[in-house]
Amino acid sequence: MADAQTPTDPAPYDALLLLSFGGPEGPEDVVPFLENVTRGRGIPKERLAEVGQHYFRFGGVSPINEQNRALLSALRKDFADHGLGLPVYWGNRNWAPYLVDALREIADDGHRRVAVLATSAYAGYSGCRQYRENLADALAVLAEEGRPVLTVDKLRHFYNHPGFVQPMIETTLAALAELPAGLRDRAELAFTTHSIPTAMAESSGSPDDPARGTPGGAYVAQHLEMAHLVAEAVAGATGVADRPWQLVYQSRSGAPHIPWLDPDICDHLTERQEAGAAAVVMVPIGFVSDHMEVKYDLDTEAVARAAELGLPVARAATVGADPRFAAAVRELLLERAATERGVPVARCALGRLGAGHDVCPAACCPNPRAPRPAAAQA
Ligand SMILES: CC1=C(CCC(=O)O)c2cc3nc(cc4[nH]c(cc5[nH]c(cc1n2)c(C)c5CCC(=O)O)c(CCC(=O)O)c4C)C(CCC(=O)O)=C3C
Ligand SMILES: [Fe+2]
Repeated sequence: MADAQTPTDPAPYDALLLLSFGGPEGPEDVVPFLENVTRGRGIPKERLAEVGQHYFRFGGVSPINEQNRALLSALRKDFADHGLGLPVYWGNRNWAPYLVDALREIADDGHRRVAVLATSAYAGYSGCRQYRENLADALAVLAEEGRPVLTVDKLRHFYNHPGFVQPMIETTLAALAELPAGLRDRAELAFTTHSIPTAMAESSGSPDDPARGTPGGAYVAQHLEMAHLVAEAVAGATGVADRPWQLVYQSRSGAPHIPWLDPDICDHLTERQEAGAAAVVMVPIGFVSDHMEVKYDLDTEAVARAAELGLPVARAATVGADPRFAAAVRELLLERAATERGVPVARCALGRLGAGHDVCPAACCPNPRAPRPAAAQA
C-alpha cells in the first residue's frame, strides 16, 4: 500500500496551470483592470473610483502578479526537487498573462490533460465557479481557433490542508511576537476574509454540504474551520487557552442596499477597543498572498483605524510562496492524479470537515446572476 499512500505518478496530467486573479502592473493598467473585474457586476462608480485610488497609492502596481511569479518559481523548484517533470503554466482572470493565452500555450506545447490550481482556498462563486466559468470561456475560444480539445480538472479547495494551515499558524505566532511583550498574552485574533453578498455565501458549497443553505453557507463554515484550526494551535503554542477570536470581513464592495457579510474589520477594531481589548492580531486567512486587499484594506485602512483608536495591532503574513504550500500543491495534484487512475490514495486534511470534493457538482456555488457554462464539473 506504500504506493497508495505516497503517489509519485502525475499521469493522467501533463501540465499544471496556476490560475489567479491578476492585477495591474502600472498606472495605465488600473482602469482597464477594474473594468475587467467589474464588467456586468453592478459595482457603483464611486466604489470603483475609490478602489482605483488604492492602486494609484501604490504606483498603480498590485503586488499580486509578482507574488504569483514567486509561487510559480516555488512550484517549479518543488516539482524539480521531487523528480516531477510536469510543466507549470500561469494564467489570470483579469489581467495579463491571461488564462486564454496560457491555455493556448499549453495546447500548442502538446499537452491535453491539465490540473488547475486556483489561488482561492474556499468554496464560493468568486473563488470556485467563476474560475470554472473562465476556464469554459477560454476553452471555447480555443475550440473556435480549431485547437485540440484540452481536459481541465480543478484541484480541490485547500483551506484545511496542512500546507496552507501550518504556515498561517506560524505567521500568526510571529505577528503576536511583534506586539509589546506585556500585551501578547492578552491580544485577540481577528481572522479576516473577503466579504461577499450574504446570498452568495448562503448558496456556497455543494448541494449536499451540510452548511449549504445556512446563513454563511460553506464559505463561512470553511473559514470558521480554518480560524478554529489556527486559534487552537496558537493556544497550544502560547499556553493562552481563552484568547478571544472572531471571523470578520474586509473589502466590501457592491451597492449599499445589498447585504454583505459583516462585521467589517474596521468596525470590529472599534468595537473591541471599546470593549477593552489590549491588542488585536489580524490574520487574513481568506487570502493566499499579501496582495492589494491585504496591503490596502488591512495594512493601510485598518492600521489607520487602529492608530486612531490607540489600539495596538499586528498583521499575520499569508502563505505566499511558502515551500510547504508549494509541496501541498504537488500533493494535491498527485492525490487527484491517483484518484483519476482509480488508485486508492490518502486525502490529507486537518480538522473536522475533511477533504472537499474533487469534482464540483453542477449546482455547486451557483452564479448569483444567471447560469453560464462552467468547466471542471460533474
Ligand atoms: C471571495 C473573494 C476573494 C478571495 C478569493 C480569491 O482570491 O479569489 C477575492 C479576491 C480578490 N479580489 C481582488 C480585487 C477586487 N475584487 C473586487 C470585487 C469583488 N471581489 C469579490 C470576492 C472576492 N474577491 C466580490 C464578490 C466582488 C464584487 C464584484 C464581483 O461580484 O465580482 C474588485 C472590484 C472593486 C471593488 O473592490 O469593489 C477588485 C479590484 C483581488 C486582487 C487584489 C490585487 O490586485 O492585489 C483578489 C485576490
Ligand atoms: Fe475581490
